[in-house]
Order: sequence, then C-alpha cells, then structure tokens
Amino acid sequence: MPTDREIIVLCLLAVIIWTVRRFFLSPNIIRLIPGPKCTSWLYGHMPQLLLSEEYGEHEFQWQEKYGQVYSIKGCFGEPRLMISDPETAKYIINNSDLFVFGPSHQKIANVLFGRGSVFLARGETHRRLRGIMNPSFSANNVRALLPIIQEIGRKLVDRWDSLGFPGTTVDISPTLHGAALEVMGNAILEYPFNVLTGQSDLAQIQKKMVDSAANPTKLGKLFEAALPYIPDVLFRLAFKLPTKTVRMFQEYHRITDNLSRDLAEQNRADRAPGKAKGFIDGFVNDGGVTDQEIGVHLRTILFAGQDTTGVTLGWILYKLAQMPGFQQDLRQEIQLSNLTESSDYNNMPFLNAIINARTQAIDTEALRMYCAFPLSERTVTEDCVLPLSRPITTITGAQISAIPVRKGQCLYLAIASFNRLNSIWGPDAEEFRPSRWFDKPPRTGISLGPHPSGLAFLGGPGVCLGWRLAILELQVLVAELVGKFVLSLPDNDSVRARLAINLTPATADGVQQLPLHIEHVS
Ligand code: HEM
Repeated sequence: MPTDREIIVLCLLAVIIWTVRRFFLSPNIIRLIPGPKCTSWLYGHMPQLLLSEEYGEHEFQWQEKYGQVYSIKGCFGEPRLMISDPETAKYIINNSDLFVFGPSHQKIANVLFGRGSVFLARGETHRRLRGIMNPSFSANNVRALLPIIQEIGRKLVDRWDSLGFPGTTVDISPTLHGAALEVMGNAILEYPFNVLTGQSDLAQIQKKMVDSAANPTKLGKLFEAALPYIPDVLFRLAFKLPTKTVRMFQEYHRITDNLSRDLAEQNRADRAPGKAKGFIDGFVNDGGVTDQEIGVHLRTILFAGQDTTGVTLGWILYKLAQMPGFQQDLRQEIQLSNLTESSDYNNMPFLNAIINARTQAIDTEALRMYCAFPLSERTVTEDCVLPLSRPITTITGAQISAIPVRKGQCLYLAIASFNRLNSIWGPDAEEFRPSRWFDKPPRTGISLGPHPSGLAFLGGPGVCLGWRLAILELQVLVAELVGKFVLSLPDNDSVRARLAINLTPATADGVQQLPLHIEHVS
C-alpha cells in the first residue's frame, strides 16, 4: 500500500504539470498587479501568510506597502489576490454565488461535515438552508436565550473554582471552549452536553478534531494546494484507509450522527402546538431532510460556533489581563449593574460605548483586532470584473480602476487587514484601544457586515449565522468571569496569535494555550 508521503509526491507531480499549463502558458492580469517578491515557487507566500509565528506579521506590512489590493503567490507559483479594499470586499460578499470556497476547502468541508453544509451551499439551496436555520439565531430568539447563557456563565465560574484556578497561573482555553460548546448544546439544541460538569464524548472528539487541524505545516499546505487535482473517487477511497486520522473522523461522525438521530427522534416525539421552534425543528419540519443530513448541519454549527467564540472570549480576557485599569473599571460597572435582560448588557458604559449603534467597547475592539476568522479564501466561479475604490498602478506603469478576473481565480478576502485599515480606523488602527468606541465616530467610510467591528462576521448572504448569539455569549461570559475573578498576565507571558483554523492564542513554543494568572475578586 502506498505511504502518505508517496501519495503526496504523486499528487504534487500532477499539480506541477497542471499549473505550468494553467498559469504560465496563458496571460493573466493578476501577474501585473504589484505585490511582495516571492522566493519559493513551490510554497509561494503561503508560509508567510498562513504559518507565521504571529498572524499578520507579513500580511499587515504587505498591506502598508502595496495597498488594499495586491498580488501574492500560492503554492506552485499560482497568482492570487489579497483584498481589503472596501469596494471590492463589498462586491465579493454581496455576490456570494460568484465567490465560493476553493476546491480544497470544499473537499475538506465535505469530509468534515458531510455533503450539503451551508458553508458550501450557494443560490437557492443556500437560501433554503438559511431560511431553516435563521429563526434559531434571530434577535428575538437570541434575547430569549439569556437565562440559559447566564446559567452557563455561572457554571463556568464554578468550574474555575472547582479546578482550583484562583491563586494559580493556568491555561484557561479548554474551559472557555467547553462553555462555548455548552451554549450550542443548551441554548440552540436544547441538549445539555455537560461539558462543564462532567465528561463529554462530544467535547473530547471535537477537541481532537480541532487539535488535529490546528498545527498546520508546510507539507500540509502543499497537500491542501494539491487537493483539487486529486480525483474525488481517490479522495473518498483514502478516507476508507484504516489510518489514525480516518478513525478519528469516523468516530466524530458516529458520535454526531447518533446525536442528530436522537435529537430528531426526540423532536418528533415532543412536538406540540405552541411549543417554541428550535434548530432541529426547522429541519424535521422541512420534510425532505433526512436524519443524516441533519447530522451535516449539526456538525456545521458545532464547528462554526464553538472554536470561534472560545478563541474570541480568550482574546478578550487576555487583553483585559493586559489592561488592569480598564479591567477594574469594567468590574465596577458589572458589580453595579442589575443584569436581568439582554438590553441591560447594552447599557453599560465600559462594556458598551453608545455611538450610533450600541456597541461593546471591549468585545468590539477584540472582534476588530482578533477576529477569529482573519482570512477567507475564495474562488471565482465566472469571469467577472472586481471594482476598486482607488486605482492601482500595475508593474508596467498602467493605471487600472477595476480588475478583470477569470473563472477559477483564487483570492483572499483579508478580513484582519480590512479591520486595520487606516482609512477606516485612523492612524492608530494597529492599536488595541477599546476607548475608540467612545469616540464619535470611531470609524469612517462604508460599513460592511452586521457589526461595527468591521468584517469579523463577514456580511451579505453568507453573513455569520450565529453573530447575535456570539455577541450575547461574549457579553454574558465576560461579565460573569470579570465580576468574580481578577486576571493578570504571568511574568513569562509569551502569548501570540497563530492561525490554527481560527486565530488562536499560543505560547512562544507553539503550544495552543492561554495561561493567565487568576485571583478571586477580594
Ligand atoms: C465570535 C464568534 C464568531 C465569529 C468571529 C464568526 C465569524 C464568521 C465568519 C467570518 C463567517 C464567514 C466565513 C466565510 O464565509 O468565509 C462565518 C460564517 C458562519 N458562522 Fe460564524 N462566527 C462566530 C460565531 C458563530 C456561532 C456562535 C455560530 C453558531 C451557529 C456560527 C455559525 C456560522 C455559520 C453556520 C456560518 C456559515 C454561514 C453561511 O455560509 O451562510 N458562527 N462566521
């Protein structure tokens, strides 16, 4: 049987032949757009973009030097575009059928979630799925979830106490991710996972899955670039081989398929007139959806909703540990507040700055600077023309005010770069400054996405399904934790932001963790 390494080498050969034909024997305007020099044909700029020790180390400098649209190279010399231009970004997010996930991401998502995930659906199918899922995440529904989320916040506080966190320096990440999974279970699926109070098979396998994908390597990135050229049938066959990774995927699917079957059966048995409609309800009611398909949507929301919120909560607490004065002001505000309605969280000066929209100063600044999903890779499905808010001078000296791109072109919506544009946030865009949300106005230019923090939740038809839930969850869990504990940085703090599916806190040795010193509030 061929080894993993041999399979990778064969695939690479196929890719090399294909790219030479595709990119070097035909003209492409992208090659005329300025961008950083590339020293590796094999890896292109992928290591600097995706594997740097601190996310953005190179990307933010490239943006400063080359502007809001520039070209970089993917693996095998493939020309790609990096985009943070507001006009171009708006065009991309509003025309989601034209800009889909690339073929490698599609293959990975099909294996991870199963076929039919809302992430990959487009057109009518996407609208239908969002129509079924949206009600569970509507403003009214999310508001009504407050008591459940508050209860999870209290359990998280108890968990920190029972694990003996106060008085120690400890990695808080696993408990934050546990709380995020608990919210998905209790609030959205009406099914307690008991992550914070006991053992959960789902939490364990979910963590294994995230960890396995969370340490990308150069070879892994090459493999990802080669994925589109591997015939589907071969790819599916590879996922029948008895390797450790395949077994882990099978176990994940087994646990989540069982769960979705239980939830669907329970839903059919409990259905009663007047009973509130939940997430599973929408699919069961739809008729044409099988229990197996419900499993696909369940995996999608568990994956999309846990790690993103877990890492963002971690970044908020980390920044508060860096800013003891702000943390103390926030604590005082929490202690003086009577938090019984979701609107109460919107009426706190330090958790909030009320400027045009009600915004959370600390939450919003964290979502701007530490957006969980900093980079979205897209492939163009038809020849089209990208609008630009400012003209670009090509390497031949010509000025262009739009970029014609061909079907199959890969581009990156650089969300984190967009969230740092001086043209929007002013000269101190690079600074983490929650008080900017007290300024009037904190930003200039067109507003993209549903939240003032910028593109953290993207926008348009593919806007994050759970953004309202994520905001309420962050508000409540921050208020619970900061009300009870004082957070500070350990002396040897070396935390940095690494791209590991999401923007994840990791220490200098590359381990994904968030060690903070915890004390009880006296
Ligand atoms: C702070 C937390 C979160 C952040 C920063 C975040 C961010 C995002 C972003 C940027 C996208 C667009 C990805 C792309 O198309 O490239 C997205 C999509 C999505 N998010 Fe979130 N998310 C968060 C929490 C959640 C939660 C709690 C859920 C719960 C269900 C969720 C479910 C989804 C789903 C299902 C999509 C796909 C939407 C579609 O394609 O129609 N997210 N999210």
